[in-house]
Amino acid sequence: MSGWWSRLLDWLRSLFFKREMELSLIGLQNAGKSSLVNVLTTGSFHEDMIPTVGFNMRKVTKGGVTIKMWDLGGQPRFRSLWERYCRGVQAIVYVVDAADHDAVQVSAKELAALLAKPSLAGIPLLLLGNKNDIPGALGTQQLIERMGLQSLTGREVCCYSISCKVQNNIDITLEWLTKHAKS
Ligand SMILES: Nc1nc2c(ncn2[C@@H]2O[C@H](COP(=O)(O)OP(=O)(O)OP(=O)(O)O)[C@@H](O)[C@H]2O)c(=O)[nH]1
Ligand SMILES: [Mg+2]
Repeated sequence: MSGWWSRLLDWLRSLFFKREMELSLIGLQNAGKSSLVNVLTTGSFHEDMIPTVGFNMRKVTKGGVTIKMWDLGGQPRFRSLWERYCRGVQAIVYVVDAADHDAVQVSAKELAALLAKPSLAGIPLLLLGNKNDIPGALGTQQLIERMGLQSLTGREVCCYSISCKVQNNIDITLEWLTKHAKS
């Protein structure tokens, strides 16, 4: 289908079926949350990112779905904000730097603590192992094990290995997100 025709269809679809979703991007500092927001909204990647202070909100419309994204700071002093910004969202997107093996352990502890909050029961979780362009980065199966995903119950859980830098698996990430929008 030619570009303008599919854009026209998207636009018509968005007029008749307004779908939207709200999600939170969580994870330790340096995981690549803000990079993912940039890739999803503008398609660009930058090496020189400024750490997020507190939070940012960005919106993007893809395939007739408006996605409102809360991009949280991952430094320890901002982690107490995470729960508040996850309440009522359609999905929690938890980003891990899969190439930083030491950080994965800390990340697993923080994820378990977050998901134990009764207010977040049942919210679907998408775990993204970012930076798969770096040799030695953990793959999906290793992440599932190290992040303790098998023991999670009562919610939908999915895990992808991605790279914001080389834009690997960003398409399936977006597909997963738009499927979780409310119509
Ligand atoms: N090699 C590689 N580097 C990446 C990738 N994604 C992000 N980075 C780099 O990782 C660093 C941190 O990225 P950010 O997006 O700022 O991380 P963040 O999770 O938003 O960090 P906080 O805002 O502090 O919580 C930056 O230098 C990015 O360029 C990736 O897929 N591959
Ligand atoms: Mg950030």
